[in-house]
Amino acid sequence: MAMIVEQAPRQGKSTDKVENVIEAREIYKSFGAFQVVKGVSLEVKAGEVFGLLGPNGAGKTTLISVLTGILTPDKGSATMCGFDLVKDARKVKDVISLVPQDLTIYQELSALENLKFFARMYHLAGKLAKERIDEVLEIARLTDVAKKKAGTYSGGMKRRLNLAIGLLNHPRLLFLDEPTVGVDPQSRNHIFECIRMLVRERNMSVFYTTHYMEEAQTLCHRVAIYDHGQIIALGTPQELIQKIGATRLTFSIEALPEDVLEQVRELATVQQADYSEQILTVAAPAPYQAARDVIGVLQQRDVPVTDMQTQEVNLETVFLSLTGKALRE
Ligand SMILES: Nc1ncnc2c1ncn2[C@@H]1O[C@H](COP(=O)(O)OP(=O)(O)OP(=O)(O)O)[C@@H](O)[C@H]1O
Repeated sequence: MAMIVEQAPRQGKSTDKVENVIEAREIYKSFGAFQVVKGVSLEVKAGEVFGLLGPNGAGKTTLISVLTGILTPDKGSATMCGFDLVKDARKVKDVISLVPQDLTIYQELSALENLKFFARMYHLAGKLAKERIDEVLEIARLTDVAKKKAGTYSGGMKRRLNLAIGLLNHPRLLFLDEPTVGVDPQSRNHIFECIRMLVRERNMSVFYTTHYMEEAQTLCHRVAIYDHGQIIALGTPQELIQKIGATRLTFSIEALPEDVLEQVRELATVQQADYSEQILTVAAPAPYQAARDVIGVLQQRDVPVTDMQTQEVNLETVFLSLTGKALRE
């Protein structure tokens, strides 16, 4: 006779054990007739810093607002640390935190008073509240100025206080919406250090929006390039750079006849060539050979070159090659 083994009731998923801290499927969001998020699906792994890189107005804040439950999606679904955004909204709130683009701090209150206020909002009290407040002040390096009014802080210090508030509830998953806008380089580096430390030591996951490609490239394990509410490429910075797989060479040329440009384009070593504002830009997988061949054509056609440079391929170049426009237009 087969033995029936009674299974222990499921305790609910442990947020430490889920492989993906975000699983979003086909998210859509419109404001009236204006569709801002257009079918976004993505996964963020535990312990990962995931970057959403896109220009101003791409819809980054709108997507983050949907993923944190501030806005309801028109269509689509998502789980945060294994909890359904809608059905388990309460549990989602316990495991995530959002540091919004706009400062949430009270300027008339000190950092300490701000943190006490937000600790109450997180239902933290007594010894635990004090411990958490001391801890986040330390992380944000604001301990020494904790009793000064936030209104007297520099832009960078205010951002760090904004971040400290977001860390009070020990989130498993932290959403940071353009946290370095208007921040001095020192505070910016400090914010980066904090993120790296929290990921390393607490296995925290971060969803990070930015329009600065340097940030996405240096801080994020994987990056989604996002434009007009859609992800147009996703991968590690290295994978994205390899996608366009070519170094850029630029030649300063006062006037380049169209037929010479065509001749450059026909070179076997040249992947792409464009001429605008007196600059000939050449994309080439083997830059040294391409430079030799392009200079050969220009010399043969008596076209003088005043300067030649190689351009490092970075996420800005990737964005440009995918969308035909600069990130900061
Ligand atoms: N509540 C709203 N009602 C109407 N339109 C909105 C609303 N919120 C945002 N939008 C519009 O949606 C578009 C995307 O805005 P969103 O703030 O999500 O972009 P973003 O990528 O975060 O840009 P930024 O970096 O400038 O904040 C913009 O054109 C914006 O004007």
